[in-house]
Amino acid sequence: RYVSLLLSWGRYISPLLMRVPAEKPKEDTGASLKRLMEYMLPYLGRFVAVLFLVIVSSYGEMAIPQCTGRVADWIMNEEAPDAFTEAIKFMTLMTVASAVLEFVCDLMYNVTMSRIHTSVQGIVFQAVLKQEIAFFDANSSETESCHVQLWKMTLLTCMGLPIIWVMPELTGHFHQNMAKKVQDSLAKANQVATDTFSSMKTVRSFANEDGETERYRRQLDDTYALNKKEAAAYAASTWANSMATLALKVCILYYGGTLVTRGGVSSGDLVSFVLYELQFASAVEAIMREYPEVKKAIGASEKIFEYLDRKPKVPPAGNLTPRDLEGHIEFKKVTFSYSGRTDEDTLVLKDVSIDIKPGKVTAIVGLNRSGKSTCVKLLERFYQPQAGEILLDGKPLQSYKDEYLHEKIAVVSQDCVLFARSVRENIKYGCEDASDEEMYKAAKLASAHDFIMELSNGYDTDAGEKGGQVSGGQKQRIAIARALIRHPKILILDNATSDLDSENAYQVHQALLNQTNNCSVLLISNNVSVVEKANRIFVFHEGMVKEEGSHDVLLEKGGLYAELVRKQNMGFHRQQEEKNDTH
Ligand SMILES: Nc1ncnc2c1ncn2[C@@H]1O[C@H](COP(=O)(O)OP(=O)(O)OP(=O)(O)O)[C@@H](O)[C@H]1O
Repeated sequence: RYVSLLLSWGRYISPLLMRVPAEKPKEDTGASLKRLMEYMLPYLGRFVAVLFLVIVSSYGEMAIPQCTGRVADWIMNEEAPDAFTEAIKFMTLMTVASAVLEFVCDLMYNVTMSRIHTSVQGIVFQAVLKQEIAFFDANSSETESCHVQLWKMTLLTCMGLPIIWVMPELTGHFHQNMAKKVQDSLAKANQVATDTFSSMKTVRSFANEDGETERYRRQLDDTYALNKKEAAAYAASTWANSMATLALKVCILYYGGTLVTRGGVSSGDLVSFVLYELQFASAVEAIMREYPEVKKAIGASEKIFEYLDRKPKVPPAGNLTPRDLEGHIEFKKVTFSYSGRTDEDTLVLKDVSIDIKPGKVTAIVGLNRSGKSTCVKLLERFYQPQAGEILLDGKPLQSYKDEYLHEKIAVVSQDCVLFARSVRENIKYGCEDASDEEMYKAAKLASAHDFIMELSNGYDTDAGEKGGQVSGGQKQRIAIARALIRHPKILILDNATSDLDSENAYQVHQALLNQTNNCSVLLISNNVSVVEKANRIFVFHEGMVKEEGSHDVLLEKGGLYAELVRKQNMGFHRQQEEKNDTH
């Protein structure tokens, strides 16, 4: 009974482990068990009650072979007629009583377990969300192991039956390894499918459906080959187990039969004993079957505790939440690499010093990979610079409260995501209390109001999954409105108008330049025409600030910026000429 209850533990814990890498089980199972116990401690009273009920109901079940034995004796002797009815009555009573207790016990156990599960799941989720962005960068590739299955009978290990240690080690080791390989292979196949579905547009536009199908089929072939081996290993291990059980039964029957013939025990006792033995054997068989999973589950639970214990590598945010923020940002000799190393070739930003003045439009321009977006990520505190400091209104960025910072700094990036909800809900996202007037104002500033009004249901039109119902340019304008409705003090547009035609991009920029709430705007682009209106332009090259000044000053200087302008103008003229030729 207790074994079967413990088996149901997996039902509660498995969803937790769906994304936990299927690591090799760690050896320190004791520590894991100790931690598990800590989570169960508040429910100790309930577990004691469950244990008590299990013992009492098992006692009821155990009376049944005993009664069957008495009935068998009666059949052999037919001497005491009352013995039969008494045994039957007792048997019925015990069966009903143990069934009722079993029900209460199952209910209590399941309710307790689901409570523990819900609370652990919440804690793990919270712990993972608290980690720094670099943690997610590193762990997003670990999906191959998202198929750790059930965490069955974790507590069972405590029972310490030598047999559950020794037998599965001997018979199930090979099967266990194979099962893990099958799981990994299945997870890889799932990954192929997930990749394909999430990039369906790309697959379709390259007409590579057959290629993807082939890739999936090849992966499934691998899984099938492993599955066959696993099936053989499973059959062999089950066969070894059942042969052992069978041998045990034969020995008992032979020995018992001899005892009965010699008159040492009654035939009823033999029947009772065989029934007990069968119960015991099926319990041990269940233990042996599930034991490999237990070991694996304990290994995986280590990972959960690792997440729970992990301290984010970004230093904790401070408490500053000043009522008036000017929005003055300074980068002072900031050096940064994503790997955390400081050797020259890994550095993405080298001694970068920039000054974003309050209420002004500042721009960063530079070729691809020159480190422009990295500055934004640092401003959002996703990463921590290795050297130098970033100041907001003269105070270190990390001294501000995280929520406050994200409320004051709004970022719209090129690959902005809309949710599969109405345009209204998308614009008011995270700012649900905003009035419709505020929403219209933000949408007008973002040059989005007119086209939204022309949509079939206006602001109530569904933006579609990932914003698929609206064009790229419309999506960007909705995202800009979503940023503006929060009245940020610092607005960062990271290539946010790349999908707009020049007329719309001009309108958006013009509106931002004339906006009234005096917010600092940071424009990031590799397109000179986007940045030329900015009050101050920083020119990035290979992670360094090479030039700074206004458009006119930089043009006059004749350096990198002037070169960029010349090249882009040349490209523009070439396009114009090609257009004219085709006309
Ligand atoms: N999460 C990341 N992990 C590791 N390296 C990264 C990461 N993000 C960016 N990089 C690298 O940092 C360098 C600078 O990237 P960044 O996105 O800042 O450039 P950018 O100037 O904004 O480029 P673009 O104009 O193409 O957007 C690139 O070499 C890029 O490969």
